[in-house]
Amino acid sequence: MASDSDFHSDFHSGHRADSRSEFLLELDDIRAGYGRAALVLRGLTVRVPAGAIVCLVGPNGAGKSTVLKVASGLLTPRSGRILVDGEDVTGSGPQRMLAAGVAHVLQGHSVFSEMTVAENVLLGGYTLRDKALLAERVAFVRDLFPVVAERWTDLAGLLSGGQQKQVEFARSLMVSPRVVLLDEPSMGLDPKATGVVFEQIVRMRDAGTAVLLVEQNARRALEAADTGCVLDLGRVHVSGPARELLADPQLGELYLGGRPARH
Ligand SMILES: Nc1ncnc2c1ncn2[C@@H]1O[C@H](COP(=O)(O)OP(=O)(O)OP(=O)(O)O)[C@@H](O)[C@H]1O
Repeated sequence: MASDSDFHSDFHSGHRADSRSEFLLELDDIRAGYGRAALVLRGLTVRVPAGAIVCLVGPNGAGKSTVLKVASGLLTPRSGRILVDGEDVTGSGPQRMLAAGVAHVLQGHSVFSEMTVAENVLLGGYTLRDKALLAERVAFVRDLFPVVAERWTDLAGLLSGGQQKQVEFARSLMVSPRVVLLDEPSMGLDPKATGVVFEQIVRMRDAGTAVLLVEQNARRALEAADTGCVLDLGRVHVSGPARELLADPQLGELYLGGRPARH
């Protein structure tokens, strides 16, 4: 298992090539919390390279959703830095973070059930003034999420939970984000729908959008992820290639709900 510094230097050499910074999104030594309550994040560092799925796992209340709120500008950190493609954007609110390329798909379901799938998806692109670009984005998300194309004119409320989640993904991709933050995408879904949602997350990554993912369903999420970070007590306790975390028996017992599955 790599220590934090080993792991980060591995990624440094692997992703140096084609971006201004080797990381699309960096949360560096973040301390954050709510009001006067004790800090939730206490010196947390997470880095998302281009073209990667990074998954945060950890016990209930470890601060996983709080990490995403900090990353999307919903919660301003007390200290630490947030960088997008090497540029310091610390203190930016959600609108500026979205403009910088960071989109947040919140926990739970957020489709408007009385609107069609098309209307839901187009809401994600309402800031796009260029009609040709809008049409291009629509074509892109319809191609990436076949169920969105198939159910385009249906009311979104008629779709299953897993299909609605894909509508949310499609909506978030309309503004061509560099990185998408996904908070518990499998929440409330049965195993089959969870499988489809994770396949779609991999397709999003393969189509060029990096993903920072938070999941209760840690084992399933790490199977889809490139990199895993285990959060505990407001810091990254261990990080490394997701398959190494999955294979570690001690981590399995402590954080992943039992022993690794035998294949
Ligand atoms: N809006 C808020 N106001 C005050 N405290 C909050 C708020 N949101 C979360 N917290 C607290 O922050 C801590 C971390 O919560 P967070 O939701 O980030 O954890 P989590 O790891 O995502 O948990 P879970 O797996 O249960 O969703 C918890 O103690 C929670 O009670």
